[in-house]
Amino acid sequence: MSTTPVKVTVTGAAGQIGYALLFRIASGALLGPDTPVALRLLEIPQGVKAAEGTAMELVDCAFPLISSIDIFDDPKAAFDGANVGLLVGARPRTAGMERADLLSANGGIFGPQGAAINEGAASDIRVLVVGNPANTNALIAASSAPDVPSSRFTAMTRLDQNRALGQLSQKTGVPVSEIKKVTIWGNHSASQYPDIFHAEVAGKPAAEVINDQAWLENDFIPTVAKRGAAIIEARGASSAASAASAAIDHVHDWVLGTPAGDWTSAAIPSDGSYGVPEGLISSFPVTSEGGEWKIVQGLEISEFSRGRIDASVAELGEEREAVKALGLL
Ligand SMILES: NC(=O)C1=CN([C@@H]2O[C@H](COP(=O)(O)OP(=O)(O)OC[C@H]3O[C@@H](n4cnc5c(N)ncnc54)[C@H](O)[C@@H]3O)[C@@H](O)[C@H]2O)C=CC1
Ligand SMILES: O=C([O-])CC(=O)C(=O)O
Repeated sequence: MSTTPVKVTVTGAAGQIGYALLFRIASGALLGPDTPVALRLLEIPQGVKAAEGTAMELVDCAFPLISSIDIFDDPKAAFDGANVGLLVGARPRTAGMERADLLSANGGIFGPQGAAINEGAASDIRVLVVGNPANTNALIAASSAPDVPSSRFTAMTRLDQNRALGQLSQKTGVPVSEIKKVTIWGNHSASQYPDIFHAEVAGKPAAEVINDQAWLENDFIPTVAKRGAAIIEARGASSAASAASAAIDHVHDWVLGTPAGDWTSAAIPSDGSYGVPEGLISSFPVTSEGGEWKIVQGLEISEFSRGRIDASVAELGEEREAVKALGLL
């Protein structure tokens, strides 16, 4: 076992995703069974007491990998020396709130957190933004951290990826372990494009195995893209354990690498690949090696896919313009 603990800062630690996430991190699922973790929980002052309760339960689990648990209500203190930042806490949309209000409220959270990361995080800091609107919140955080490479700021579309795998497995009867190269393009929103045209199901092209364009267009794509709303409708609360699980998958694969012969999806700053304007934090097919995401290149994009990708990327462009107009970039 290595001896230096990795400092993992989790914001929104007392929330429902935080409650599902912290115990998985502590069990070794995030960074592997040999890496000790120093947990740093960030909450707003009103959330600190509940975070203390969660910390008590973490102590009560006697996880061998946990070297310390500290709780903060100040982002500068919480991100001091952090190696991994899981930015979960966000301002949810409430009744009557316009998109500009939501972007502005979240700018007030992700701007200062980005600045705190810039000021005090470790030089290898890797950030995953989960809190919605995740892609644009990640953009705000990155732009508030000019000394940190922008490639260290990512947003989560792994839940969408996992949802797509789950749907494909249910449709084909093939286990998830035999479904590869699914892609989520664009924004973590209903405009996202879950793409199976390069995917493989039990070694065969997924589109051939399914051979049902109507199912793809009218069932699969909307089911994946609107799954968040369907969970809220069914559970009376938004996805929590599945979101936490996807966050674990994202950081695990980023740090430890993606398996050979497959890829995953993550929202990362665009380098202009596939016509996505440079700098937008958009979801791509990616692999990770040596702790760096790389966009899978050279995929053929059909006209159908092009239209879907462009629509979601256009939404990201509008969000970027909206936060620029609010002075947040
Ligand atoms: N990207 C994705 O795939 C998904 C994103 N989400 C998003 O994740 C976010 C969190 O979801 P839940 O845990 O269910 O929400 P929640 O409301 O249960 O918890 C959020 C927590 O964040 C805290 N918080 C708010 N502002 C903060 C700040 N400035 N610093 C630190 N903590 C702060 C709150 O006190 C609360 O404890 C939401 O924005 C939700 O929409 C949820 C599911 C999937
Ligand atoms: O839809 C929501 O509010 C939560 C979310 O992002 C998801 O479940 O994908």
